[in-house]
Amino acid sequence: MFQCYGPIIFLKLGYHVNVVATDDPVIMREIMGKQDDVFSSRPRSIATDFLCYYGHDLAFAPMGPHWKTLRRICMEHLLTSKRLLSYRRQRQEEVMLMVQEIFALSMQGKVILLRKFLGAFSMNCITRMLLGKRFFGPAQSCRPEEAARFEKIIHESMVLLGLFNIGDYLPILRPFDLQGYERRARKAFASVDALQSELLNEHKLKKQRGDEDGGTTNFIDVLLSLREAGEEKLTDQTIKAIVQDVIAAGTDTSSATNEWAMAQLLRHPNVCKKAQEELDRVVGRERLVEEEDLPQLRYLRCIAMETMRLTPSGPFVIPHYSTKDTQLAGYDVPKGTQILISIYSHARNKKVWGKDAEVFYPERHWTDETKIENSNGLDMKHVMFGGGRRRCPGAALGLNLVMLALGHLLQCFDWSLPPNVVEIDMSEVAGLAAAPATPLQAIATPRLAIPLYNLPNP
Ligand code: HEM
Repeated sequence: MFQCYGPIIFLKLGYHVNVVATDDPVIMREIMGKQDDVFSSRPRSIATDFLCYYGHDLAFAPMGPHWKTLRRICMEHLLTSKRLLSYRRQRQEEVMLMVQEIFALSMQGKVILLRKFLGAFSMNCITRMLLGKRFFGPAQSCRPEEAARFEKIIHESMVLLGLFNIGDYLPILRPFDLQGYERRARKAFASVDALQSELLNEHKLKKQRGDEDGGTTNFIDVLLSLREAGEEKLTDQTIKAIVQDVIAAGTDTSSATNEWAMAQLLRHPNVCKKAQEELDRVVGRERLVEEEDLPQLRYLRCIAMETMRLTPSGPFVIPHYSTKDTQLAGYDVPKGTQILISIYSHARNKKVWGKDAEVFYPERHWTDETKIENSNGLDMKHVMFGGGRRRCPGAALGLNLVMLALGHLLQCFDWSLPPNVVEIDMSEVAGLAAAPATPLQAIATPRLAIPLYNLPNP
């Protein structure tokens, strides 16, 4: 579309919604850099109203004091380097459990449904940080029905947040709910809220009883303590909204990225081989890769970056929204315009990435010194985490989860397609986090000495 109409497109959706879409780095820098104060709000929609506690969450809250408080709390109490480091052991346990399960299946000659394992890994890492609880795999802290319910609720809300609901653009049609999305959103919200209330109550009770949580404080307990000490004014609703947000924002994004990465590696065996050579060189074959090794695994990092560039876990940055009349690239942009930044088209923009923009080529990031997880995103070459003040606060953790899982999958196994799969389907499902439309299946062959797969958890 941008090739036909140019780098900035204005759309009028329905009779009242103005949308500006772009894939151009200069215009993006204007939106998320120079004019960040104008464009850092979020549009409301039927889905965000229902699923995000009417803007009481973090990701979809309009710009203002409420968003500022929640963002600060997340940055100061959940996503600091120190706090992330304190959960390192849990992540290592989770990745080891994933390896052990895949190993067991590979020894039985079974096909591996990667989504199941990558999804469980991301979800368990995030819920252990937030709730001190793992929902999936062996030794889960809940019943299988509870885990299935949890997964369904999170997944349904992510899908609904990414769908185009005609009632948002033609309010006259909203009462008819022609696509049935509003009914689905109401139902999903009832489930989300019931689940979040149960989780919160569990923690309130535990706190009253003075139960310890294995020495690592989880985020929901931190929020309750901040409230108790009078340091932060937090309602139950706000606590539930933040927890729901971080689960939704942190899990499907990183697991979809990993599934795309594995799809790309299966399509590009030479890239896979090069990554395994790097792992053998840096880590060796006598022990398993650890988080401390990740900064030395430069090629693995290039694979993660290239995957997020070409097959991002969402085609657009979460929409931004203008709060004043302004100008962009010489055009008038009225207050209340939705801004769509296309990660997908930006990756295919030959002015940014050269003639081979559409090719999966991790080496293009080799000389790239940008520490994407710490940058403000304003180089606008790397837009996978957005930019400006709404930039993803979980970028460092997200990249870490991706590299940790990929590092283990590649070090521990050789990968091939099942005999009945001729071509990998690279189309994606609709939703805020877009995983491959056909769940990726593969055959894993162990490549390390057997005792390494049976190590007790660290
Ligand atoms: C590979 C993994 C991830 C990707 C690709 C990703 C991508 C993004 C993108 C594109 C945005 C929108 C930025 C903008 O509007 O400019 C975002 C926002 C957000 N992300 Fe991430 N993310 C990932 C992992 C995480 C993790 C692990 C967490 C939390 C633990 C997280 C929490 C959030 C939150 C809370 C927001 C909303 C920020 C706000 O509106 O102020 N994300 N993410």
